[in-house]
Amino acid sequence: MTNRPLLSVDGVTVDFDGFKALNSFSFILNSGETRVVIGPNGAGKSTLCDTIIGRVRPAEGHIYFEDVEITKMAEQDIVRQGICRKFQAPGVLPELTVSQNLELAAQRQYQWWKSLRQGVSAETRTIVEDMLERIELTHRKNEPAGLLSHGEKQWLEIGMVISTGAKLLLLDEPTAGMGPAETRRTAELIKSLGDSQTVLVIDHDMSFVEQLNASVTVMHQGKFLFQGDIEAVRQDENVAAVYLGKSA
Ligand SMILES: Nc1ncnc2c1ncn2[C@@H]1O[C@H](COP(=O)(O)OP(=O)(O)OP(=O)(O)O)[C@@H](O)[C@H]1O
Repeated sequence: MTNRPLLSVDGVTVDFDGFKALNSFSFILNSGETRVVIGPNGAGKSTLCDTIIGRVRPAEGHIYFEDVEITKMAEQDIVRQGICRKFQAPGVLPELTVSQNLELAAQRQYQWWKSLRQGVSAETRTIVEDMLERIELTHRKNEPAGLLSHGEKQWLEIGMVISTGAKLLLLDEPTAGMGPAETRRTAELIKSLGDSQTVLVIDHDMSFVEQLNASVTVMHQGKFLFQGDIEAVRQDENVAAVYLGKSA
């Protein structure tokens, strides 16, 4: 981790007809860091992601990515800056093979028919082979992605997002619908990225958050509540009051 801010969210307020889903929310994400954002239902986690990627516009505040203000940038321009969000449902192309899905991502070529016609460069092939190993799908690389299990599709899509060269990866509940073994494997995969990749994860599953062993930001009612490691989060009385349903 470089301790250089990659993403700065500065006093952001999102107003839905008078309801503040984000209320002067600020936080900084350093380059190479993995951060988990937790908070009770309605805390504003998804709104935070939507605002970072330009889907929701803040009424107040500023968002900077590598010192460039992205607050009012169009969604596709924010993607071009290097922010990529992976949604809960896997977004792989089921008819194409696992390798072909990764090739498309690595070539940033979403008109897949063009990509298949033009062939794949040696450089792309290397990126794809490396990624197949990382996501442990080398043995299934020639199978249609539609035949993968739910967990394998999620790992493939995480691999695809990384292969696009995204500098910031936003993962919205990546373990939704997974059993304990797949959840563990997902945590291992994210941890294996180390400080080569900056990752922002939103998740409810505390055992997954624990396995990630990352810094945690707690939100409540659209506001920043607490930040620290999982042990500090567990011991904070304000967090216990709002998140774990205990009184402070
Ligand atoms: N488009 C919208 N219009 C009006 N209110 C909205 C809209 N989107 C979200 N909200 C409200 O904003 C609040 C924050 O929602 P958000 O989905 O960001 O919370 P969350 O922390 O992601 O919750 P969950 O864990 O349940 O997904 C909620 O009260 C929600 O009902």
